[in-house]
Amino acid sequence: MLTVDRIDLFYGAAQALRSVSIKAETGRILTVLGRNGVGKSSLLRAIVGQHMVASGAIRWNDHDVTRLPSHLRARSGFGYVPQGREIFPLLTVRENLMTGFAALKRAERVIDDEIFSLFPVLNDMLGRRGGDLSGGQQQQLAIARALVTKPKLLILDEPTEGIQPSIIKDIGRALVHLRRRGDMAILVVEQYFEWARDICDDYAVMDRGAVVLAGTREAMNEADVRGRMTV
Ligand SMILES: Nc1ncnc2c1ncn2[C@@H]1O[C@H](COP(=O)(O)OP(=O)(O)OP(=O)(O)O)[C@@H](O)[C@H]1O
Repeated sequence: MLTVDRIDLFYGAAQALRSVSIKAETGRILTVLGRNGVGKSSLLRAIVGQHMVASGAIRWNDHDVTRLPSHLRARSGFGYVPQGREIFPLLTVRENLMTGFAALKRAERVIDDEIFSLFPVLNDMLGRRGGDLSGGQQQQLAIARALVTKPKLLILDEPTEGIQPSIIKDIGRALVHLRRRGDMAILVVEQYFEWARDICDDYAVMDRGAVVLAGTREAMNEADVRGRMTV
């Protein structure tokens, strides 16, 4: 389980996170919802170690990772799909996937067939350059690249942003499949409420750097959540 315990994060004098606490459990999907600029990406950057927190703690299965550099968090099982995908445009699809090998021991450096069964289009395009793929295909590649690292915690920043509906559905199906496997905690930041609601087990809503609502999907009051998400 990932436990984020009352973290504060600053950019210079500006405070982006205010005593934020969340928990992401193995075998469940947690979605973090909120408007633009409320701190969702900052929370993910704190979790993966791209920006150090000023106070509070981040724990993964009882190990304190608060001060661990990001490459060691990757090695301990954090897979991150950043906003904007950040795939390498001049590398082929296969080469993009192989960049995920860096966090793995030599014997583990294989691309599981499961990844291609989740995203068959990637198998058909292994020799194509990443930059030649559509936005939706690039998003699938970014998720697949994270899966190559065999993550125990999969973290996605707005995976539906700018993507066509059929691929949004495929991504949802893939996350639900991975949840069902039961060996991964999934944390997904979203602004697309209905999609996130349908796939999640737990949710948290952020506003102005703080978590303002949280709970299980069954106990969610949709009107309250929507009220926090409209401008
Ligand atoms: N590198 C940075 N330097 C200074 N301020 C930043 C930086 N990154 C984000 N911020 C500010 O921190 C606040 C939270 O931004 P963040 O990107 O975490 O929000 P968000 O909810 O993910 O929004 P979006 O959906 O637009 O990505 C915003 O006010 C933003 O302007």
